[in-house]
Amino acid sequence: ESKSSTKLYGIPEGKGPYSVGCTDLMTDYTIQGSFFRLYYPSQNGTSSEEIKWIPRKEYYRGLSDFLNMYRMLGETFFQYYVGSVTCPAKWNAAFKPGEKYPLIIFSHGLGAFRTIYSAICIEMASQGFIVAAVEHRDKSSSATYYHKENPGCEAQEEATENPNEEWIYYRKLKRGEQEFPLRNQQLQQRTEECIKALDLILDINNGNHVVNVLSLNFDWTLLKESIDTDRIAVMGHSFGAATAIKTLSKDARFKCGIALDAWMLPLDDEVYSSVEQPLLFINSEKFQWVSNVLKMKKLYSTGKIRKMITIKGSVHQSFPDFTFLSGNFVGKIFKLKGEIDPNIAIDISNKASLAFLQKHLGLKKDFDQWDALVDGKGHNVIPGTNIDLPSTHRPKLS
Ligand SMILES: CCN(CC)CCN(C[C@]12C[C@](c3ccc(C(F)(F)F)cc3)(C1)C2)C(=O)Cn1c(SCc2ccc(F)cc2)nc(=O)c2c1C=CC2
Repeated sequence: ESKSSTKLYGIPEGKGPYSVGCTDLMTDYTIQGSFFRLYYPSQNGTSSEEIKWIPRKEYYRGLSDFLNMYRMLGETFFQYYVGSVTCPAKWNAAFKPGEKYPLIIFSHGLGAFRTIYSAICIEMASQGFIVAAVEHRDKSSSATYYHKENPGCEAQEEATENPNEEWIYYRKLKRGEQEFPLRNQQLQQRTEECIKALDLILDINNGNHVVNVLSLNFDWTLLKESIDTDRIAVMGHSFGAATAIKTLSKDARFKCGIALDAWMLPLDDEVYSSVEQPLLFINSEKFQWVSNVLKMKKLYSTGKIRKMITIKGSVHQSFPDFTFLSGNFVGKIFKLKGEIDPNIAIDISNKASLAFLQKHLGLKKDFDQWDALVDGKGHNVIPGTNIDLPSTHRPKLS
């Protein structure tokens, strides 16, 4: 039969035994509150509505600004191009209680936001993880928002449909502005937001009541005593991978980390000697460069567990969901797709991640079947990096 267009271009569903639900949590009426999308093992059969992959039109505006498109053109482009894409998880489906799940905190990249790494987050949840994809409010995301207290009685200047919402858009680097100070300051905030998200989830795990500023009918009390508090990991893409590395150095409750195509620029020198936990680098073939890989190498030292693999034929955009949403032609033009099929690339990344997490969180699953991938053995994968390091620096990177 003919493949329906959505199937051909859809975001892949989870391959694991659990069906996956997702919901949003925003706390406090201030910018200091937590905001994340939770992907979790859900009870079978609970019917639920499908939700849009990109939930609000303000994200289209943020994306077109981030991508330096004309705003009108960009918003129409995204409306047309991804307006009908749905998230392949069951919105507000009942959480599946009865066992303790390991937890992953996920940090998005520059210009991204909490919903666009759903292929990775849904796969992990289908394999029995709870995943909190944080939305950062450091102005590194294309757009994000928070709710203010109900506005006072003063008349609203313009009748905006959601007067209590305060939207925050991507902050471009100013002409002549140095990149490191801005990115390092954003890195600090991102790290705090990951740690705050963990604190909130552990609070919920203790049965404390949580106030969700977003009025959603999701029963958070079902998560009481369902987090395996000794099995917590942090993961991220690009700027989010640097955030994961910094978060490991700041909080020992995170037992290991996974850095997807890490962008190392925002990291300050103190981090290189203070990441004790095991760390896996999963690199694309096309994004990396010598100085960036040398910074990864600086994290290698005796007694610390470091693994690195490179997925052949992959690009930086092989990790976010856009890679599944374009035809081959457009995809190659915008560098949203590499030579490798996007589903195969994300499969390698997810399986290597699962094997690494089993080993370093001490899981009792069958993810060790993919251990060879973590050693860079298998189709479309190599150990270490494809970047030729200067001979003085040619370390054992695998
Ligand atoms: C011109 C803007 N200029 C800003 C510095 C560079 C823009 N850029 C390259 C891009 C993102 C690209 C992209 C996306 C999405 C479509 C779409 F059409 F499919 F939507 C097209 C084209 C344009 C590939 C990157 O920033 C790469 N990158 C990313 S991309 C994360 C992301 C953001 C938005 C998304 F929708 C999907 C993924 N995350 C990072 O943490 C870092 C970097 C670089 C260093 C650190």
